[in-house]
Amino acid sequence: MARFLIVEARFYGHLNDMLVEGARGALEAAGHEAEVLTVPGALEIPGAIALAVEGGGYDGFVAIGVVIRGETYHFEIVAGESARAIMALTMDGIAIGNGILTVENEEQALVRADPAQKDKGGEAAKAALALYDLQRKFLP
Ligand SMILES: Nc1c(NC[C@H](O)[C@H](O)[C@H](O)CO)[nH]c(=O)[nH]c1=O
Ligand SMILES: CC(=O)[C@@H](O)COP(=O)(O)O
Repeated sequence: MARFLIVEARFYGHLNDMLVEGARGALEAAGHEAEVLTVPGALEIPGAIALAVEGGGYDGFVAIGVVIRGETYHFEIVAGESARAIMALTMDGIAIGNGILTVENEEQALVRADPAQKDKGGEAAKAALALYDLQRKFLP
């Protein structure tokens, strides 16, 4: 059994609850342990994961958040920089699934967060599991 950390940005709580439910469900269905750590927004997720890696004790991570376009360029910063930093951690060999939704409106987010519909939280957890399996294959 492996130990995964779900790092969720609590910016849109009700949407995150669904994403976390999907992620936790996928990890537990695969026989693994899931813990949840909360940060304020998507921009804090990569830093939190980097700190948790430094601290040790986790085999993989699932980034959970929702970024909804507003009126300004802030959307591009939050969506782009969080994805870029998560990808940088992935390229360092850390098993991370990116479940940060980047959407135009809440309606799009709901369909994607709902475990009974697009289940993007579960999908991100499965991506983390796939990378964890690859770590064990190539770095036994
Ligand atoms: N607008 C959204 C944010 N913005 C907040 C940033 O992520 C960050 O917490 C702040 O800039 C302080 O560093 N975060 C989201 O998760 N979703 C958004 O739509
Ligand atoms: C991430 C966003 O775009 C949003 O929360 C910020 O909204 P605004 O651009 O209207 O300040």
